[in-house]
Amino acid sequence: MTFLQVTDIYKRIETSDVLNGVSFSQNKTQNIAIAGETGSGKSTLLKSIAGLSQPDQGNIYFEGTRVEGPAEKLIPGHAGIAYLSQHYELLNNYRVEELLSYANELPEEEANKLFDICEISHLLKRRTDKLSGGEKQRIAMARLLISSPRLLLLDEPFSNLDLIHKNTLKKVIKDIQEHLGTSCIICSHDPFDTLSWADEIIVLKNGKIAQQGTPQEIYKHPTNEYVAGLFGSYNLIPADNAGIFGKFILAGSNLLIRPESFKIVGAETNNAIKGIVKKVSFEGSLHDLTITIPGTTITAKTIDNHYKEGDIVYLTLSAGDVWYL
Ligand SMILES: Nc1ncnc2c1ncn2[C@@H]1O[C@H](COP(=O)(O)OP(=O)(O)OP(=O)(O)O)[C@@H](O)[C@H]1O
Repeated sequence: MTFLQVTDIYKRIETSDVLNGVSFSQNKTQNIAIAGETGSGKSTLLKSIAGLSQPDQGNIYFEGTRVEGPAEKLIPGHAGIAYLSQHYELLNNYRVEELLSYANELPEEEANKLFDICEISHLLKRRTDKLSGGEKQRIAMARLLISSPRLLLLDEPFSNLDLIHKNTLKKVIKDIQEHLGTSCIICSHDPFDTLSWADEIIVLKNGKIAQQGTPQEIYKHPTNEYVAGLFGSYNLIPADNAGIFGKFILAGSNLLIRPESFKIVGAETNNAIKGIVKKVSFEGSLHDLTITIPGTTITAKTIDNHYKEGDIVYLTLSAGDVWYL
Protein backbone atom coordinates (compact mmCIF):
# COMPACT_ATOMS: atom_id res chain seq x y z
CA MET A 1 0.00 0.00 0.00
CA THR A 2 1.37 3.43 -0.94
CA PHE A 3 1.93 5.65 2.11
CA LEU A 4 0.61 8.80 0.40
CA GLN A 5 -0.92 8.92 -3.06
CA VAL A 6 -1.95 12.25 -4.57
CA THR A 7 -3.79 11.86 -7.88
CA ASP A 8 -4.71 14.60 -10.32
CA ILE A 9 -5.65 17.35 -7.87
CA TYR A 10 -7.36 20.43 -9.26
CA LYS A 11 -8.35 23.49 -7.26
CA ARG A 12 -9.75 26.74 -8.56
CA ILE A 13 -9.96 29.74 -6.21
CA GLU A 14 -11.91 32.67 -7.55
CA THR A 15 -10.55 33.02 -11.09
CA SER A 16 -7.21 31.24 -10.61
CA ASP A 17 -6.34 27.62 -11.21
CA VAL A 18 -4.32 27.20 -8.03
CA LEU A 19 -3.72 23.46 -8.48
CA ASN A 20 -3.78 22.14 -11.97
CA GLY A 21 -3.57 18.35 -12.08
CA VAL A 22 -0.98 17.56 -9.40
CA SER A 23 -0.04 13.89 -8.89
CA PHE A 24 2.76 12.30 -6.88
CA SER A 25 3.32 9.63 -4.28
CA GLN A 26 5.41 9.33 -1.15
CA ASN A 27 6.69 6.26 0.59
CA LYS A 28 7.04 6.14 4.36
CA THR A 29 10.76 6.82 4.49
CA GLN A 30 10.90 9.47 1.78
CA ASN A 31 11.57 13.15 2.55
CA ILE A 32 9.63 15.25 0.07
CA ALA A 33 10.11 18.98 -0.40
CA ILE A 34 7.67 21.08 -2.38
CA ALA A 35 9.34 24.11 -3.91
CA GLY A 36 8.02 26.92 -6.05
CA GLU A 37 7.72 30.67 -6.26
CA THR A 38 5.25 32.58 -4.09
CA GLY A 39 1.71 31.82 -5.20
CA SER A 40 2.63 28.61 -7.04
CA GLY A 41 0.18 26.56 -4.96
CA LYS A 42 2.45 24.97 -2.31
CA SER A 43 0.29 25.79 0.73
CA THR A 44 -2.91 24.81 -1.05
CA LEU A 45 -1.39 21.45 -1.94
CA LEU A 46 -0.27 20.80 1.65
CA LYS A 47 -3.67 21.83 3.00
CA SER A 48 -5.38 19.51 0.52
CA ILE A 49 -3.21 16.62 1.72
CA ALA A 50 -4.12 17.48 5.32
CA GLY A 51 -7.84 17.52 4.47
CA LEU A 52 -8.05 21.25 5.15
CA SER A 53 -8.69 22.42 1.59
CA GLN A 54 -11.30 20.82 -0.64
CA PRO A 55 -9.95 19.85 -4.07
CA ASP A 56 -12.38 20.40 -6.95
CA GLN A 57 -11.17 17.20 -8.57
CA GLY A 58 -8.79 14.35 -7.81
CA ASN A 59 -8.09 12.13 -4.85
CA ILE A 60 -5.64 11.82 -2.00
CA TYR A 61 -5.12 8.50 -0.28
CA PHE A 62 -3.19 8.22 2.99
CA GLU A 63 -2.28 4.68 4.07
CA GLY A 64 -5.03 3.43 1.77
CA THR A 65 -7.79 5.69 3.15
CA ARG A 66 -9.18 8.57 1.10
CA VAL A 67 -8.52 11.98 2.65
CA GLU A 68 -11.84 13.79 2.80
CA GLY A 69 -11.92 17.56 2.37
CA PRO A 70 -13.58 20.05 4.73
CA ALA A 71 -16.78 20.00 2.64
CA GLU A 72 -17.19 16.31 3.39
CA LYS A 73 -16.49 16.32 7.16
CA LEU A 74 -17.83 18.04 10.25
CA ILE A 75 -14.35 18.56 11.69
CA PRO A 76 -11.76 19.16 8.95
CA GLY A 77 -8.52 17.20 9.01
CA HIS A 78 -7.40 13.62 8.61
CA ALA A 79 -6.32 11.18 11.33
CA GLY A 80 -2.58 10.60 11.25
CA ILE A 81 -1.75 13.79 9.29
CA ALA A 82 -0.68 17.01 11.02
CA TYR A 83 -0.26 20.34 9.25
CA LEU A 84 1.76 23.23 10.67
CA SER A 85 0.75 26.44 8.95
CA GLN A 86 3.25 29.20 8.32
CA HIS A 87 0.76 31.40 10.19
CA TYR A 88 0.41 29.18 13.31
CA GLU A 89 -0.64 30.91 16.51
CA LEU A 90 -0.07 30.04 20.15
CA LEU A 91 -2.60 31.17 22.73
CA ASN A 92 -1.22 34.09 24.71
CA ASN A 93 -0.77 34.26 28.48
CA TYR A 94 -0.40 30.55 29.10
CA ARG A 95 2.57 28.70 30.42
CA VAL A 96 3.96 26.40 27.75
CA GLU A 97 3.36 23.31 29.90
CA GLU A 98 -0.32 24.33 30.38
CA LEU A 99 -0.77 24.79 26.68
CA LEU A 100 0.76 21.41 25.94
CA SER A 101 -1.11 19.62 28.72
CA TYR A 102 -4.48 20.42 27.07
CA ALA A 103 -3.49 18.38 24.06
CA ASN A 104 -1.40 15.82 25.89
CA GLU A 105 -2.55 12.26 26.28
CA LEU A 106 0.94 10.77 26.24
CA PRO A 107 2.45 9.03 29.28
CA GLU A 108 4.88 11.39 31.08
CA GLU A 109 8.01 9.63 29.87
CA GLU A 110 6.95 9.78 26.21
CA ALA A 111 5.85 13.41 26.51
CA ASN A 112 9.24 14.33 28.04
CA LYS A 113 11.03 12.53 25.22
CA LEU A 114 8.96 14.46 22.68
CA PHE A 115 9.71 17.80 24.39
CA ASP A 116 13.42 16.90 24.40
CA ILE A 117 13.32 16.04 20.70
CA CYS A 118 11.62 19.37 19.96
CA GLU A 119 14.17 21.14 22.18
CA ILE A 120 11.51 22.82 24.30
CA SER A 121 12.03 21.09 27.68
CA HIS A 122 13.74 24.22 29.05
CA LEU A 123 10.77 26.36 27.97
CA LEU A 124 7.94 24.49 29.71
CA LYS A 125 7.62 27.03 32.58
CA ARG A 126 7.84 30.04 30.24
CA ARG A 127 4.78 32.12 29.33
CA THR A 128 3.80 31.94 25.68
CA ASP A 129 4.24 35.71 25.21
CA LYS A 130 7.89 35.44 26.30
CA LEU A 131 9.13 33.20 23.49
CA SER A 132 11.07 33.85 20.31
CA GLY A 133 9.56 32.98 16.92
CA GLY A 134 11.70 29.84 16.62
CA GLU A 135 10.74 28.68 20.13
CA LYS A 136 7.02 29.26 19.44
CA GLN A 137 7.31 27.25 16.28
CA ARG A 138 8.93 24.25 18.02
CA ILE A 139 6.21 24.37 20.67
CA ALA A 140 3.50 24.45 17.99
CA MET A 141 5.20 21.48 16.38
CA ALA A 142 5.41 19.56 19.67
CA ARG A 143 1.71 20.25 20.21
CA LEU A 144 0.93 18.62 16.87
CA LEU A 145 3.25 15.68 17.53
CA ILE A 146 1.46 14.83 20.78
CA SER A 147 -1.22 13.19 18.65
CA SER A 148 1.51 10.92 17.14
CA PRO A 149 0.84 11.77 13.46
CA ARG A 150 2.48 9.51 10.90
CA LEU A 151 2.82 12.39 8.42
CA LEU A 152 3.86 15.92 9.37
CA LEU A 153 3.32 18.69 6.82
CA LEU A 154 5.41 21.80 7.43
CA ASP A 155 4.47 24.93 5.53
CA GLU A 156 7.49 27.23 5.09
CA PRO A 157 8.91 26.26 8.50
CA PHE A 158 12.19 28.08 7.94
CA SER A 159 10.88 31.47 6.86
CA ASN A 160 11.53 34.22 9.41
CA LEU A 161 14.16 32.15 11.26
CA ASP A 162 17.77 33.22 11.68
CA LEU A 163 20.48 30.72 10.80
CA ILE A 164 20.87 29.50 14.40
CA HIS A 165 17.14 28.75 14.80
CA LYS A 166 17.03 27.28 11.29
CA ASN A 167 19.77 24.83 12.19
CA THR A 168 18.04 23.90 15.46
CA LEU A 169 14.82 23.27 13.53
CA LYS A 170 16.64 21.14 10.94
CA LYS A 171 18.05 18.98 13.74
CA VAL A 172 14.59 18.75 15.37
CA ILE A 173 12.99 17.63 12.09
CA LYS A 174 15.71 14.99 11.65
CA ASP A 175 15.19 13.75 15.22
CA ILE A 176 11.42 13.65 14.79
CA GLN A 177 11.87 11.37 11.80
CA GLU A 178 14.56 9.24 13.41
CA HIS A 179 13.11 8.84 16.92
CA LEU A 180 9.36 9.14 16.34
CA GLY A 181 9.24 7.60 12.85
CA THR A 182 7.17 10.52 11.55
CA SER A 183 7.36 11.16 7.79
CA CYS A 184 7.57 14.74 6.57
CA ILE A 185 6.70 16.94 3.63
CA ILE A 186 8.12 20.44 3.75
CA CYS A 187 7.26 23.27 1.46
CA SER A 188 9.79 26.00 1.07
CA HIS A 189 10.91 28.47 -1.54
CA ASP A 190 14.49 28.40 -0.23
CA PRO A 191 16.75 25.88 -2.00
CA PHE A 192 19.19 25.75 0.87
CA ASP A 193 16.46 24.37 3.14
CA THR A 194 15.44 21.64 0.71
CA LEU A 195 18.48 20.47 -1.26
CA SER A 196 20.30 18.88 1.67
CA TRP A 197 17.20 17.40 3.31
CA ALA A 198 14.93 16.08 0.59
CA ASP A 199 15.07 12.72 -1.17
CA GLU A 200 12.71 14.09 -3.79
CA ILE A 201 11.80 17.66 -4.75
CA ILE A 202 8.56 18.60 -6.45
CA VAL A 203 8.72 21.99 -8.13
CA LEU A 204 5.41 23.77 -8.64
CA LYS A 205 4.69 26.57 -11.07
CA ASN A 206 1.18 27.94 -11.50
CA GLY A 207 -0.26 24.88 -9.75
CA LYS A 208 1.47 22.38 -12.03
CA ILE A 209 4.50 20.20 -11.43
CA ALA A 210 7.29 21.86 -13.39
CA GLN A 211 9.80 19.17 -12.43
CA GLN A 212 10.12 16.31 -9.98
CA GLY A 213 13.37 14.55 -9.09
CA THR A 214 16.22 14.13 -6.68
CA PRO A 215 17.94 17.30 -5.45
CA GLN A 216 20.91 16.48 -7.70
CA GLU A 217 18.69 16.10 -10.78
CA ILE A 218 16.79 19.29 -10.06
CA TYR A 219 19.92 21.32 -9.37
CA LYS A 220 22.11 19.98 -12.15
CA HIS A 221 19.52 19.18 -14.82
CA PRO A 222 16.65 21.68 -14.46
CA THR A 223 14.04 21.43 -17.18
CA ASN A 224 13.83 25.18 -17.62
CA GLU A 225 15.11 28.52 -16.34
CA TYR A 226 12.34 28.77 -13.72
CA VAL A 227 13.57 25.61 -11.98
CA ALA A 228 17.22 26.57 -12.48
CA GLY A 229 16.63 29.98 -10.90
CA LEU A 230 14.77 28.63 -7.87
CA PHE A 231 17.77 26.57 -6.85
CA GLY A 232 20.60 29.05 -7.26
CA SER A 233 22.41 31.28 -9.68
CA TYR A 234 23.35 30.04 -13.14
CA ASN A 235 24.93 31.16 -16.41
CA LEU A 236 22.84 30.75 -19.54
CA ILE A 237 24.97 30.91 -22.67
CA PRO A 238 22.70 31.41 -25.70
CA ALA A 239 23.08 28.77 -28.42
CA ASP A 240 24.45 31.26 -30.95
CA ASN A 241 27.16 32.24 -28.50
CA ALA A 242 28.11 28.74 -27.40
CA GLY A 243 30.95 28.41 -29.93
CA ILE A 244 33.43 29.58 -27.32
CA PHE A 245 32.72 26.40 -25.35
CA GLY A 246 34.02 24.29 -28.25
CA LYS A 247 33.34 20.64 -27.54
CA PHE A 248 30.20 21.38 -25.48
CA ILE A 249 28.14 22.73 -28.36
CA LEU A 250 24.86 20.97 -29.09
CA ALA A 251 23.11 22.46 -32.12
CA GLY A 252 20.37 24.88 -31.15
CA SER A 253 20.78 24.42 -27.37
CA ASN A 254 21.60 27.05 -24.79
CA LEU A 255 24.21 26.03 -22.24
CA LEU A 256 23.34 26.19 -18.55
CA ILE A 257 26.38 26.28 -16.31
CA ARG A 258 26.31 26.75 -12.52
CA PRO A 259 28.91 29.32 -11.36
CA GLU A 260 30.78 26.80 -9.20
CA SER A 261 31.27 24.50 -12.23
CA PHE A 262 33.96 26.68 -13.75
CA LYS A 263 37.47 25.73 -12.65
CA ILE A 264 39.81 28.68 -12.69
CA VAL A 265 43.28 27.65 -13.73
CA GLY A 266 46.37 29.83 -13.50
CA ALA A 267 47.69 29.45 -17.02
CA GLU A 268 46.40 28.73 -20.50
CA THR A 269 45.77 25.01 -21.03
CA ASN A 270 44.07 22.97 -23.71
CA ASN A 271 40.42 24.09 -24.15
CA ALA A 272 40.70 26.76 -21.44
CA ILE A 273 38.69 29.92 -22.06
CA LYS A 274 40.47 33.20 -21.46
CA GLY A 275 38.64 35.86 -19.46
CA ILE A 276 39.13 39.13 -17.62
CA VAL A 277 37.84 39.59 -14.06
CA LYS A 278 35.43 42.52 -14.01
CA LYS A 279 34.17 42.31 -10.43
CA VAL A 280 34.86 40.37 -7.23
CA SER A 281 32.10 39.99 -4.59
CA PHE A 282 32.73 38.48 -1.17
CA GLU A 283 29.97 35.95 -0.39
CA GLY A 284 31.24 34.46 2.86
CA SER A 285 32.73 31.07 2.16
CA LEU A 286 33.11 31.85 -1.57
CA HIS A 287 33.92 34.75 -3.85
CA ASP A 288 31.76 35.52 -6.88
CA LEU A 289 33.80 36.59 -9.87
CA THR A 290 32.18 38.39 -12.78
CA ILE A 291 34.32 37.47 -15.77
CA THR A 292 34.17 38.74 -19.33
CA ILE A 293 34.88 36.04 -21.91
CA PRO A 294 34.62 36.45 -25.69
CA GLY A 295 31.03 37.32 -26.57
CA THR A 296 29.55 37.29 -23.06
CA THR A 297 29.99 37.71 -19.30
CA ILE A 298 29.75 34.84 -16.81
CA THR A 299 29.81 34.41 -13.05
CA ALA A 300 32.16 31.90 -11.44
CA LYS A 301 32.57 30.97 -7.78
CA THR A 302 35.88 30.33 -6.10
CA ILE A 303 37.27 29.86 -2.61
CA ASP A 304 40.45 31.73 -3.60
CA ASN A 305 40.54 35.26 -2.26
CA HIS A 306 43.41 36.65 -4.33
CA TYR A 307 41.52 37.61 -7.52
CA LYS A 308 41.02 41.26 -8.31
CA GLU A 309 39.51 43.38 -11.05
CA GLY A 310 41.56 43.24 -14.28
CA ASP A 311 43.13 39.81 -13.62
CA ILE A 312 43.43 37.53 -16.63
CA VAL A 313 42.03 34.06 -15.81
CA TYR A 314 41.56 30.79 -17.68
CA LEU A 315 38.38 28.76 -17.23
CA THR A 316 37.87 25.06 -17.81
CA LEU A 317 34.74 22.93 -17.65
CA SER A 318 33.98 19.20 -17.43
CA ALA A 319 31.34 17.59 -19.62
CA GLY A 320 29.13 16.80 -16.57
CA ASP A 321 29.04 20.49 -15.64
CA VAL A 322 27.23 21.60 -18.80
CA TRP A 323 23.47 21.21 -19.20
CA TYR A 324 21.59 21.89 -22.41
CA LEU A 325 18.37 23.89 -22.28
N1 LIG B 1 -8.44 31.77 0.19
C1 LIG B 1 -7.95 32.29 -0.93
N2 LIG B 1 -8.62 33.25 -1.60
C2 LIG B 1 -8.14 33.77 -2.76
N3 LIG B 1 -6.99 33.37 -3.33
C3 LIG B 1 -6.29 32.42 -2.72
C4 LIG B 1 -6.73 31.83 -1.48
N4 LIG B 1 -5.82 30.91 -1.11
C5 LIG B 1 -4.86 30.92 -2.06
N5 LIG B 1 -5.15 31.82 -3.01
C6 LIG B 1 -4.35 32.10 -4.20
O1 LIG B 1 -3.91 30.88 -4.74
C7 LIG B 1 -2.57 30.97 -5.19
C8 LIG B 1 -1.73 29.91 -4.52
O2 LIG B 1 -1.66 30.19 -3.13
P1 LIG B 1 -0.76 29.31 -2.15
O3 LIG B 1 -0.82 29.95 -0.81
O4 LIG B 1 -1.16 27.89 -2.26
O5 LIG B 1 0.68 29.50 -2.80
P2 LIG B 1 2.12 29.31 -2.16
O6 LIG B 1 2.95 28.71 -3.23
O7 LIG B 1 2.01 28.54 -0.88
O8 LIG B 1 2.57 30.78 -1.87
P3 LIG B 1 3.48 31.34 -0.66
O9 LIG B 1 4.86 30.79 -0.87
O10 LIG B 1 3.41 32.82 -0.86
O11 LIG B 1 2.86 30.89 0.61
C9 LIG B 1 -2.11 32.39 -4.91
O12 LIG B 1 -2.23 33.14 -6.07
C10 LIG B 1 -3.07 32.87 -3.84
O13 LIG B 1 -3.26 34.26 -3.95
